[in-house]
Amino acid sequence: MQDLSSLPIKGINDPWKTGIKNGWDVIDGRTVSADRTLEADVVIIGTGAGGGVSAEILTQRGLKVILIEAGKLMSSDDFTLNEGQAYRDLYQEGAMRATKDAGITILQGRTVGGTTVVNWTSSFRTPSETLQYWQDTFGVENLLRQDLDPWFQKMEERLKISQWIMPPNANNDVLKKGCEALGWEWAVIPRNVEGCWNIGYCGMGCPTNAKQSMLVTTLPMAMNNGATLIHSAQAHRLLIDGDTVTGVEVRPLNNDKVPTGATVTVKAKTVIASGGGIQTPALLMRSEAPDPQSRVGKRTFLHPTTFTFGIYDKEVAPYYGAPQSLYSDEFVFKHGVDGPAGYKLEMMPMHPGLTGALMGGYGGDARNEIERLPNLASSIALLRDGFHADNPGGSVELRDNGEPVIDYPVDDYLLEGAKRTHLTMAEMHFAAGAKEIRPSHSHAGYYKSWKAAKDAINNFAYDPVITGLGSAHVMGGCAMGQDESQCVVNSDGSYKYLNGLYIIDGSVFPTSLGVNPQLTIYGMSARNATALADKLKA
Ligand SMILES: Cc1cc2nc3c(=O)[nH]c(=O)nc-3n(C[C@H](O)[C@H](O)[C@H](O)COP(=O)(O)OP(=O)(O)OC[C@H]3O[C@@H](n4cnc5c(N)ncnc54)[C@H](O)[C@@H]3O)c2cc1C
Repeated sequence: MQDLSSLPIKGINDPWKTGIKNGWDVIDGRTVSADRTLEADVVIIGTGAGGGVSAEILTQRGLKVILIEAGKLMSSDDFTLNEGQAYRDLYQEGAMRATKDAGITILQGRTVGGTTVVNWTSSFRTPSETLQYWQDTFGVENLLRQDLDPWFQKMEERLKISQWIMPPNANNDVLKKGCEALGWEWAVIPRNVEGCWNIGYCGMGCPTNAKQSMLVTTLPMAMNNGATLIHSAQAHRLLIDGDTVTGVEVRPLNNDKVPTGATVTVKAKTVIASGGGIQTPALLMRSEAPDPQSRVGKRTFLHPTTFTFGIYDKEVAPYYGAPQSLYSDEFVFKHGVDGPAGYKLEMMPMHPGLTGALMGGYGGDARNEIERLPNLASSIALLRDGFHADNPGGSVELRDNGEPVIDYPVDDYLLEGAKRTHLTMAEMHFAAGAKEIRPSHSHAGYYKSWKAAKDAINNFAYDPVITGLGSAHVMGGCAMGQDESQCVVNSDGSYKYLNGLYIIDGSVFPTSLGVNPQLTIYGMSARNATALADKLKA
């Protein structure tokens, strides 16, 4: 592997260093040791996709916004492309988050800019089938594709989203070769980048500021417009007076993510929860927010994702180049919207740490696996969860210390889908010229032909935990819709049972999407934050 520290990355303008020098109001929670009280028109909890978009729109309208972020402020000068450092500093639970029974590992961001700082830049509009299902099943209002398309267009322009014009890296080329050989559809992924260096380390924070994450787009604009950011500070609970929210109690955190002991009280008539799936429901639960049907935290979805590794004669170098540039929707809605589980096919970048974790093995075996990394291609299949009565998703619970954990039973519906994904991906790798493949199943070895792989997959027991599943897409937990037996948020983002509380992030989805979530969150957040600004300015 090339020594990336030799790349001339230094010397790029770090917008946060410049902004702070020019007077941006940034409070580092690690330095807060005495109680204090602040006031704003709107307080936004979380600075990811939903929080960033909302902050820009509300400050553009002259509203005073305070942003609260549990993670640290890290920016381009801090992004060293070092996996260990990135997982520790930029991810929830140091990238060790998993469901309660450890059946699904979960990658999710925790830093200023949220998960948009570490994501892989794939940007898709929500499928119309999904939005129609939300309207028909949950009573979501005015959110069909014709309603959202103008908002998608606005955010595509804002975040420089366009189809990736560089040739795919060898990892993504496998998808193209396999799909073409088998007659399956494939297409180029639109990405939110400007002047991308094609380095391939998006998951560790973009050192060149090419990725148009919230860190370099909406948040700097909000700061220029007079927002205050308190980072390294967790919103512990909402302040509630009767049926109205009045602010937030915030706990500054030290470098070890432990409360410093001080309390920051932020008073505001409007509170936006943008902590993302798992965290936003947890905040509501810690706050004992009214929830008459006990629906907060329920219907949390993950796009449970299977992997299949292929070994190729030629070097693949799955750690270099745009992580995801091609996809196939051949199987997403093949059996209808609410039939057997559909899945989107993509490739995933593989760096040594992640590879070690996913490949497993001990001693010499682990070493042999990692030595083959340069020749490895890794396909993934994202299962659409939440579209069938047998697949209600997971529930967020609070641990004794108030931190969340998600109980997500891997049910038979998903396991049946997982088996089909392994068959599909094994066939695709061999059609692309793989010499051996290995599916993400504890009982799997390497198979040297499509027939051997098919026989093995057809004979595995598909059970939880031994079926290897991961997720980088946490959605739901505060479902949106008119159906009060399932949903707690109205289609404009307002919480049904508290005045002044809005939920603007991926937690409002009543199912998963069938596409990577960021553009759906950007578009819906822009729509709902604009309507909220209109209301507050009226
Ligand atoms: C490795 C990886 C790759 C991905 N790649 C893609 C991709 O290519 N395309 C795509 O569409 N999606 C991708 N995603 C997912 C996408 O980035 C997320 O779905 C999206 O950012 C979620 O937005 P959000 O607003 O719901 O929350 P987030 O962006 O997760 O932001 C929530 C923020 O709120 C903070 N927070 C939470 N609770 C509190 C609290 N109580 N107090 C203070 N702060 C709090 C968190 O620390 C976090 O920073 C990827 C995700 C990962 C992990």
